[in-house]
Amino acid sequence: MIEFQHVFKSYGRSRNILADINFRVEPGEFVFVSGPSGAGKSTLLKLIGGLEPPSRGSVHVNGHRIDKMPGRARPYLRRAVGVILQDMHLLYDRNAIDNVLLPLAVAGLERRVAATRARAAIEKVGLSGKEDLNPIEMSGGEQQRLAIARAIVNRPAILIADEPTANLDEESARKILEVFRDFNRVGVTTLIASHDRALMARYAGRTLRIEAGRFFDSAGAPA
Ligand SMILES: Nc1ncnc2c1ncn2[C@@H]1O[C@H](COP(=O)(O)OP(=O)(O)OP(=O)(O)O)[C@@H](O)[C@H]1O
Repeated sequence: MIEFQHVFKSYGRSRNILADINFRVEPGEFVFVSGPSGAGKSTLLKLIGGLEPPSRGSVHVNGHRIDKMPGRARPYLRRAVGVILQDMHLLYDRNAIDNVLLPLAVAGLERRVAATRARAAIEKVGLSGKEDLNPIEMSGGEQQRLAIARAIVNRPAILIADEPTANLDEESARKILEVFRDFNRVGVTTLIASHDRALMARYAGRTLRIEAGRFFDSAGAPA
């Protein structure tokens, strides 16, 4: 569950990027976050992942009020929310499987168990056989899938992705969306920021739209 109550966000002394945002996403939902460039889509996702604090208001994730979370509780969020940011942050000094192993090492998992899990994650995103490649040797779509494998390897309840189909051709974009749908089908709450209207229309579902400081929820007003 994700719940925003009267959330405002500005950076420093700038204008509000988000103003009085209220919505609730139930477990297992598949939601697009849409709006023009600079509208605040990334900012909204960062608030859910605890990567930015709101300026005002409350953000709840799985029953935890995360805007008030002390630093030591952050590892909770790291497990609960898988994050795929726009520039993927893959490491190019190691191969694909080591990129996926990284969050498991941080979580302190034993190496053999971690290796099994990392291989399973790589298989789920359709990259079996590419474990030993350096990400630099992979196509844009494959790198995006690798970033998804790394985000889901800790089995998060929530997956957030910022423009995961940007710079991809239509066919690769469709495949990436299918990967997200597969995780959503097994219960992972999924939020995807996009400004690709055609793509969103094809996967018609709930959309949270931010435009010129205004917020529209296709599911209607919050409860
Ligand atoms: N760390 C930051 N410090 C200052 N301003 C920021 C910061 N991050 C974002 N902004 C500003 O906040 C506004 C919203 O940015 P955000 O990245 O959330 O938009 P977006 O809808 O995701 O855009 P895009 O589609 O281009 O990625 C922009 O004006 C941006 O310049």
